[in-house]
Amino acid sequence: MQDAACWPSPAKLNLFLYITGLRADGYHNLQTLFQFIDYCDYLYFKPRIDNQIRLITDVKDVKHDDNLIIKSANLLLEYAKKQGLVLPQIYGIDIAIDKKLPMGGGLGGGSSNAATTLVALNHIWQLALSKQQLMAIGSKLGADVAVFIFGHSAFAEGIGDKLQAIKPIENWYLIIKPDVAISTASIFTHPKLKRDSAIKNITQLLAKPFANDCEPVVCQLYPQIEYLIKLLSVKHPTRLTGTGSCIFCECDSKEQALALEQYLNQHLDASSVESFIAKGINHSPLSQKMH
Ligand SMILES: C[C@@](CO)(OP(=O)(O)O)[C@H](O)COP(=O)(O)OP(=O)(O)OC[C@H]1O[C@@H](n2ccc(N)nc2=O)[C@H](O)[C@@H]1O
Ligand SMILES: Nc1ncnc2c1ncn2[C@@H]1O[C@H](COP(=O)(O)OP(=O)(O)O)[C@@H](O)[C@H]1O
Repeated sequence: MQDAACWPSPAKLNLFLYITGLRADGYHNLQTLFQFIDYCDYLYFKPRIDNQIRLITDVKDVKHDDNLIIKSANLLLEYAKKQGLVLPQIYGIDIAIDKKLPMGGGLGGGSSNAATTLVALNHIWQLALSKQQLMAIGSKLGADVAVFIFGHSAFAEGIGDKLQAIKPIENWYLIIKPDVAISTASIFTHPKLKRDSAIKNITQLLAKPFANDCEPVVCQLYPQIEYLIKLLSVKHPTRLTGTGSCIFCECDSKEQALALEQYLNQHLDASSVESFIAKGINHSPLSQKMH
């Protein structure tokens, strides 16, 4: 899209994820460590004169009005109107997306797209809403939206929305996307999901090894993920991010990540599984654009 403003929409990893209980509203309390990676979707925004809000890129298997980009734009518009905020005369917008993040991969792509839309439109419409206000609006769209607006690696509690900035080592990661998309709700409603991890303080949690409580259920449901974790674990600790399907190896260097990727490709039909290498980043590229 020519002359359009470009905004990054990064992925996250859950470096650890523990489920500490089921809440009365059906959501789960978590203790998780979020880190961003330098692997992003890119969103493009261009004003249109008829004051419609349109996503002009097709996103596979997601209807226009169900897309979190459109939902978040409409929610922000509704909020601005309700609060009596002054909108520019031309507030219509065409949005395009260069989608790189695999969907249903536990990398938070949909939530990140929602967060980027809220932050970008707050800027374009000159609404001057604070980060906290945008996070509150974003939380209505999904538990993970808040951290992407927060914009810094974070230790999260509650449903993943009580955030404390933290600076984990900015490691390199080999990330593998098995050929399956996993719905978050399907894992959180599984009867065998471990929901009773002890609540720990952050010092205890940061003592390695890290783990993810969703992994046993995901491995039971998807043998190909269990196979990949076992295959890589021979060489290097390998874990699930979020509710999957992506798994990752935390590496000290890019070379180490490349060597693991080579090992993986030697043992697999390379076309059966996607992988990529990314660097951990504690300041999200979205927050860098906000300042
Ligand atoms: C598990 C995590 C970990 O970062 O990531 P993903 O694997 O989805 O990327 C997130 O908490 C996902 O956040 P998000 O994807 O925004 O979830 P939502 O749309 O709010 O919720 C989807 C469904 O997951 C369940 N859910 C979600 C979060 C939570 N703390 N407890 C839950 O029980 C609920 O059943 C809800 O209906
Ligand atoms: N802009 C979007 N990008 C990705 N997924 C979206 C988007 N809008 C809605 N969705 C829906 O959200 C689901 C979860 O996608 P995603 O956030 O990529 O995965 P995860 O929650 O595993 O990290 C998708 O399967 C899709 O139905």
